[in-house]
Amino acid sequence: MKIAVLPGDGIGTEIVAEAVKVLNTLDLKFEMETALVGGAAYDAYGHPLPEATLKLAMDSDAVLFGAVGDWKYDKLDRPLRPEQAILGLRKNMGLFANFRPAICYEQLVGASSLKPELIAGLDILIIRELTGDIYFGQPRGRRIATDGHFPGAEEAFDTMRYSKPEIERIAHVAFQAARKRNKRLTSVDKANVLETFQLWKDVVTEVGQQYPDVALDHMYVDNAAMQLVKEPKRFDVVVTGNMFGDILSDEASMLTGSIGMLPSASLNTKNQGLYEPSHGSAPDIAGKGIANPLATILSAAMMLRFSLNQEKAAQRIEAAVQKVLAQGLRTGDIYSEGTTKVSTREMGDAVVKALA
Ligand SMILES: NC(=O)c1ccc[n+]([C@@H]2O[C@H](COP(=O)([O-])OP(=O)(O)OC[C@H]3O[C@@H](n4cnc5c(N)ncnc54)[C@H](O)[C@@H]3O)[C@@H](O)[C@H]2O)c1
Ligand SMILES: CC(C)[C@H](C(=O)O)[C@@H](O)C(=O)O
Ligand SMILES: [Mg+2]
Repeated sequence: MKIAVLPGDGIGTEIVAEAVKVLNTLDLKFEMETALVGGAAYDAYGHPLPEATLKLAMDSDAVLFGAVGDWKYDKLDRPLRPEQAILGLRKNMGLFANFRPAICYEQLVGASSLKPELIAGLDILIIRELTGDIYFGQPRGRRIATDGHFPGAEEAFDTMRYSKPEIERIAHVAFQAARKRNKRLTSVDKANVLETFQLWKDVVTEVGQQYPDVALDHMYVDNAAMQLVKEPKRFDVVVTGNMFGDILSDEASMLTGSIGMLPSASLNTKNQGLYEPSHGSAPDIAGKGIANPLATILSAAMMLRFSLNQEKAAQRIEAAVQKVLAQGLRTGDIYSEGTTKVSTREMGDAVVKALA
């Protein structure tokens, strides 16, 4: 079992170190190889996704990824920005299916900004299409407008697009996931305005005919954003496009108490996967040793489950995370009165201890 370890930038290095520590505690044999990615790789090699890093990722069974990005790279040409590394990995590895489970652990009901009764017992799964949409559509760029409201002015443009097969394959993933859960699927779109999402809705509806046991409904993204905070437990599985999924999953993270709790798995058709927390490199807290490593540790559990066929080990890690939360240990982002504030490293150590 070969794992490529790509810590990246900012808190990425801090949180991945804790996940690696947890993996090394299991009685499993992994080959782990670490490489630079993002701003760190740009600083060392002049590119955020060097050939060697991409090759290592492609040749591994799974990738454990931290986060990339820092404000100091924001003025670089886009192809050299750290974020291009994660986009390049997703594209080159064909990681089209992104699972972002938002689970509110019993112990963290008080950590959310929402009322406890709204989120107690919450368990929803956001499935985000990850290699299409406005993120990858061409053409894109800047130019001088020849029409529109201000001809002659500088303008910028991107292309939102999805092909039918792209929608079909993510729809199948979502229906199959719903089948294993509570058999409810909400497809989130903007079909009332956008052609791309009318096709999305039509195709998801068509695919749904093959899954009569799954109750499908459709919701516009603006309403979905509202319903997620009004009545989050109405959702079971949510499937949506790349950009809406990015936004809704950050919103959903607060239902779990903190963005530091939301893991993710990005899979291709070969069950190869990239596992990363849903959050970013958090430059505002990087280097302080206070970041929450649990989203990354839970991502490592997803890696064991989805790519390495180690369900038992995945469950062990998840149980250990619940145990440390039950012990009252909290990083700053999930801290509340009466609990014990711990550092990134202390949280990792506690999970290791709980595995024993
Ligand atoms: N997949 C990725 O690598 C990824 C994902 C999102 C953002 N980014 C990049 O990260 C950089 C920062 O972006 P941002 O500030 O918009 O988003 P962010 O997710 O990095 O941070 C948002 C807020 O959440 C907090 N936060 C995030 N993770 C946390 C954790 N584990 N524990 C405690 N608090 C945590 C941060 O301190 C910050 O206040 C940007 O360069 C962005 O492009 C990368
Ligand atoms: C860093 C960025 C490219 C990325 C995205 O938009 O997909 C991030 O926000 C995420 O959610 O993984
Ligand atoms: Mg995001």
